[in-house]
Amino acid sequence: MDIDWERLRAAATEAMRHAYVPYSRFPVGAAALVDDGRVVVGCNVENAAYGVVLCAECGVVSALHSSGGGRLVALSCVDATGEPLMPCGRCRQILWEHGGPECLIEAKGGPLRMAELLPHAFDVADLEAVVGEVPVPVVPERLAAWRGRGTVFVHPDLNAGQQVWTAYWERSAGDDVGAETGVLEEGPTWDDPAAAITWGHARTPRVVVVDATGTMYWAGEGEPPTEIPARWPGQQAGEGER
Ligand SMILES: O=c1ccn([C@H]2C[C@H](O)[C@@H](CO)O2)c(=O)[nH]1
Repeated sequence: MDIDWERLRAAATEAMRHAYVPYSRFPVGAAALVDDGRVVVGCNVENAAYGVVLCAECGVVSALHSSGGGRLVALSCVDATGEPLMPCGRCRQILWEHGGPECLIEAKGGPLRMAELLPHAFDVADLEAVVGEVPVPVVPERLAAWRGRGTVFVHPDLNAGQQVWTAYWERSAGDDVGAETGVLEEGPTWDDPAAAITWGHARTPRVVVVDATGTMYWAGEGEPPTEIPARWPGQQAGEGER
């Protein structure tokens, strides 16, 4: 993906002008390119309780998720002069989770990779190594471009004689005859179908539960589509909109 650093820096500079910094008088703005081409911005917001300051990069990550999610590809952070500012240590950790090692950060001598800014990073892989499964429904980086598309099917399964729930993420979205099909990702197993549905919502608004009899229920966002009129009973109307 082409990175227009001039445009990112201009967006960061514009955001910087909205910073709320009555205590430090040090406005910061940040702008990031998302893997779908969106640009999300943030500015620092301070507080009378000095220690609870929100850095500009925190605003970027909030904007990323509140505007549809995805992965950060490149970020420009600027100070009051419009010059590149290096993210603080806490922000490097936050950015790592949403951009990963290859996300580029503008620096005075040219862009640097997150892997250079935060070598030997702690992240979700360390949790997974001990807990055994990803504790939060994270979309793997290789599938980031599929977020918001396709369908997640949640269904019961048997694991050593025990009934469990599992899910898989499928390319097709029902309406697109002739479009790509095939499984993108197999989910782990859970005791509770609600956990499988949550895994689905992290991937796509189209989540369908297929029970042991093969009956399909809508567990996705919004109103059930005509082909799947029944809503999954474990889920109240509107609960999918998260
Ligand atoms: O990467 C950084 C570094 C600092 N600040 C803010 C926090 C505080 O409001 C001000 C001075 O530290 O700058 C950011 O927003 N991002």
